[in-house]
Order: sequence, then structure tokens, then C-alpha cells
Amino acid sequence: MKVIVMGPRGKMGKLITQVAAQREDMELVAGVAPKGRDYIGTDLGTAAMVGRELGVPVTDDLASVIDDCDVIIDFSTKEAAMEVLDLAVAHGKALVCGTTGFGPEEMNRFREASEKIPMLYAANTSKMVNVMNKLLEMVVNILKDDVDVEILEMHDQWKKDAPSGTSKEMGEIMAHAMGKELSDIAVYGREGASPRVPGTIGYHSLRAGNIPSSHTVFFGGMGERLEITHHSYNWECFARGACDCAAYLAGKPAGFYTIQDVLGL
Ligand SMILES: NC(=O)C1=CN([C@@H]2O[C@H](COP(=O)(O)OP(=O)(O)OC[C@H]3O[C@@H](n4cnc5c(N)ncnc54)[C@H](OP(=O)(O)O)[C@@H]3O)[C@@H](O)[C@H]2O)C=CC1
Ligand SMILES: O=C(O)C1=N[C@H](C(=O)O)C[C@H](O)C1
Repeated sequence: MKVIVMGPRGKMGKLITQVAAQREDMELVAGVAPKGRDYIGTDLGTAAMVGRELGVPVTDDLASVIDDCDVIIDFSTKEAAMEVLDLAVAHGKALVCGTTGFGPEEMNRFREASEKIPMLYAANTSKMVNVMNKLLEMVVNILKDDVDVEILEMHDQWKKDAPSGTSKEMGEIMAHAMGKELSDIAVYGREGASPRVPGTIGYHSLRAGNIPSSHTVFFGGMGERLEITHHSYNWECFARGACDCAAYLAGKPAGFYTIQDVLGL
């Protein structure tokens, strides 16, 4: 499978390049960076600190290399993601997008694109987080009227979006299990100390240092509480998952795929 990685100097792009370079089922054909960067024209292996040259370049022009690939892996920015999506559709290429921070309109554009290309969107490519999502669904199905649900997510100081894409997905899963829409019941922060409205899902975002990613869902009951937490120690679990998602798309017809399909959950 021939792979292009967007943003090969980013935290995720670098690790995805390193993981893909080790896989026998993947061949890296280019990395794509924003215009004006001093590493454009260098070898992708050097730019992404793979430890060896890969014999393919970093370019700032996705259009010039896109026909060489089978799949694009994009963990960059929400602005770049829309340009990548348009080019993937125009050239009929499979796309894995793990970027977060999109609104409903942008998510609809991914859905529309999936009528033409194999499209996989995953706000979190860690296997364990997706197992945690199953646990959350199960807990809400059993305890829904007995608990208050609050989500606390922690990330590094550089993260651009809040709340995290993962916590939005977790909220959606739990809201659906309650028979509700997340947009009707999400409460962001508790400034002003208003009393808690029953049946809502509370969101709390913490940004500090280089915390890779932590998500805790609190189910608060009377005299007891249940907490389910996922911690990542670094970003490798997401990079491995991203490459698994790309490999899953090999030979797939156009359609909207999720990491649940990849993991068989
Ligand atoms: N789905 C998941 O499991 C995960 C998702 N994420 C999400 O992935 C995204 C990226 O995160 P992270 O790696 O931490 O962010 P970084 O800021 O470290 O990396 C983003 C990269 O995108 C590059 N970039 C920006 N614009 C373009 C463009 N037009 N063309 C090509 N490359 C571009 C940047 O280039 P340059 O370095 O030159 O500025 C940078 O290298 C975020 O939305 C984050 O939330 C993160 C981890 C896991
Ligand atoms: O930016 C990150 O680091 C992460 N972003 C994703 C998100 O917004 O949920 C996934 C993971 O939490 C790491």
C-alpha cells in the first residue's frame, strides 16, 4: 500500500511516518508540509526522524504526488484537512483523517466524500480508547437514570481544540445510549456555579505541559462513583492505530468507515 503522510514534522505525522516505515505492507511515497517550511525538499526519512533515508521527498504540493499513492494519512489541522479531502475526492484516493476540532458542516463533508472514496474518520485511533467507548455505552445502558456523567480530558499545552475530539465522541456515544442528542445535553465548564441539571453531560478540559492524552468519565451516584479512564504515555498508540486504519482501506470500495470497523468492535 502506497502512503502519503500529511505534516511529517508534526507530533503525529512524525510517528505515523516512523510506524509506516517499519511496516512491510506499506511504502511511503511522500510527506506533505505547509508552504514555506525549511524542510521541504528534504528526504522524508530525515524530516520525520525515521533513522534512515526513505528515498522520497517532503513536498508542499499534494497535487503533484497524490497520483503515486493509494491512501493519504492526515493528522494536521482542520483547515488543511478540507483541502486534502477535496484533492482525495478529485483523484479518487482513500483517506484516513484523524484530525480533530471539526464542526457538523465539516463532518458532513467527510460523509459526502465517502460516496466517492474510501473515507475513514477517527477522532481517536487508540485500540484501548475504542474499547473504553464500548464500556461507556454499557455503563450508560445500565445506570442511565442513576448517575451524573462528567468528562474530564487532559492534553498538552499545544493542543488547538477543546474539548478533545475523543471526548466529543464519548459524549455522543453516551447521549445516544440515553436516547438524546449530545448538543441538547452537553454543558461546558461549570463557571458561575449553577446547580447541575440532571441528564446533562459535563465537559472539562485541562491543558498542561506535554500530557499526551487522558480521558476520564465520571459516573457520579449517591454515596459512590465509578470512573473509567484511559491514559496514553505518548502518541505511539495513535500512530499505530492510524496505520492500521490505512491498511484496512486497501482495496475497499467507496464508503464511510470507522475504527470500529477496523477493530471489529
Ligand atoms: N485521531 C487521533 O487518535 C489523534 C488525533 N490527533 C489530532 O491530530 C491533529 C494533529 O495533532 P498533532 O500532531 O499533535 O499536531 P502538530 O501541530 O504537532 O502537527 C500538525 C502538523 O500539520 C502540519 N500542517 C499544517 N498545515 C498543513 C498543510 N497545509 N499541509 C501539510 N501539513 C500541514 C504542520 O506542519 P509544521 O510542523 O511544518 O507546522 C504540523 O507538522 C490534531 O487535530 C489532533 O487533535 C492527535 C493525536 C491522536
Ligand atoms: O491532540 C492530541 O494529542 C489528541 N487528540 C485527539 C483528540 O482530540 O481527542 C486524540 C487524543 O486524545 C490525542
